[in-house]
Amino acid sequence: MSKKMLCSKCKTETATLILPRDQSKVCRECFFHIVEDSVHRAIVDHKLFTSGDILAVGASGGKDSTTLIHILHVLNEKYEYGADLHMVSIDEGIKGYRDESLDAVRRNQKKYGWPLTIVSFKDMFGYSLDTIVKLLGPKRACTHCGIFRRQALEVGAKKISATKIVLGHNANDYAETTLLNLIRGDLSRLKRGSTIITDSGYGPARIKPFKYVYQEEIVKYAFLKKLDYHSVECPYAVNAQRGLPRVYLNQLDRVASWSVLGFIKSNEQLQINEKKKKKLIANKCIKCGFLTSQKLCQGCVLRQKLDDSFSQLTIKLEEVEMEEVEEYVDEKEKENNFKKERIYEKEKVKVKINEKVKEIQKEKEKEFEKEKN
Ligand SMILES: Nc1ncnc2c1ncn2[C@@H]1O[C@H](COP(=O)(O)OP(=O)(O)OP(=O)(O)O)[C@@H](O)[C@H]1O
Repeated sequence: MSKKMLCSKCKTETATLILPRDQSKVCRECFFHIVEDSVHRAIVDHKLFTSGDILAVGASGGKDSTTLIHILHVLNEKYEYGADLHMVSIDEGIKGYRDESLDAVRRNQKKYGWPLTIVSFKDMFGYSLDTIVKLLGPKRACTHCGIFRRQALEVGAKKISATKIVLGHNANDYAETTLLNLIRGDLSRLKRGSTIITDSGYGPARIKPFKYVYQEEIVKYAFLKKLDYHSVECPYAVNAQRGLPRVYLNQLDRVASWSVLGFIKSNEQLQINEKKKKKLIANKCIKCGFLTSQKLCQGCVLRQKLDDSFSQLTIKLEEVEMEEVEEYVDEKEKENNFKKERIYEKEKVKVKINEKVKEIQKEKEKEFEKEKN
């Protein structure tokens, strides 16, 4: 902004920022107030939670959830909501990415003084996401991650008896989801994806107080408030299906900043023909008890497939340590300077793991013999 101009809200301070949602020119303090007020309005108008609610805020260490934690902290004191605030983090097991973002979560835990619970994929499902990618290739990373993370967050929330799970999905995420479901022609998901509260009736409801806050507003807010977050993209995100809608919305946003909210509002007013809606029957998974419309939940189906893939790759799995196999593959990857894609060629990995498994087995047998003697 080159010319000195007064803030369009308070009319007294100099405008230093452009508000992404309507391109109005505002001062710093008014900008903070507008963003915080959008969150407050969402909480109050949609009755997202009330005094005494135990909130499990999904803390990934990224900019959205870090900003959400900061704003909830500010608003809970300012408006005396009386909510009991906790952080729940999921460690998917992505080396060089999640471990670093969890460091940011721990620093924020100290700063805000909220209790932190961490649930890891490895502990809960037996596989880290890195291992899943090694077994199945990178294309299925996001599907597995999405389903497992959902269940892991629920388990984390149950551990602290949370009444609500709070997530940092913002207005751009909502608009992207709307567009994605329109492209797919998935009308049931289209409507379900537009709600600010998702409540299946089983387990804590999921609430999203950033529904009306633009991505760019969160980035500006976090930057100006000097919040401590991890800004690196997930290495597997390149495989996400949201790429196209995201690019399209970004382009649209440059010429029509209202389009993000436009998508959200349109979806909210949309009436889906009842006949087109898929009837979802709520069952409990026969294996783990999670909510599902089938006999087995999606998490258990994926887990079964992973177990099958893994048992195909190893001989007498129970006799070897999973970590030793993982370390071996990592070593080989570095040693031979394999390109990423090559390591996913299952057949080659299979042979190498089998060789290593045999080696480890022999070593174990020898150790066992020694111990006996
Ligand atoms: N590993 C995780 N642990 C806990 N919560 C998570 C985790 N990953 C995502 N979430 C929650 O889900 C929300 C949406 O996540 P998603 O990955 O779609 O978006 P994001 O833009 O990368 O979010 P963020 O900037 O907070 O990482 C996050 O804001 C957070 O509340």
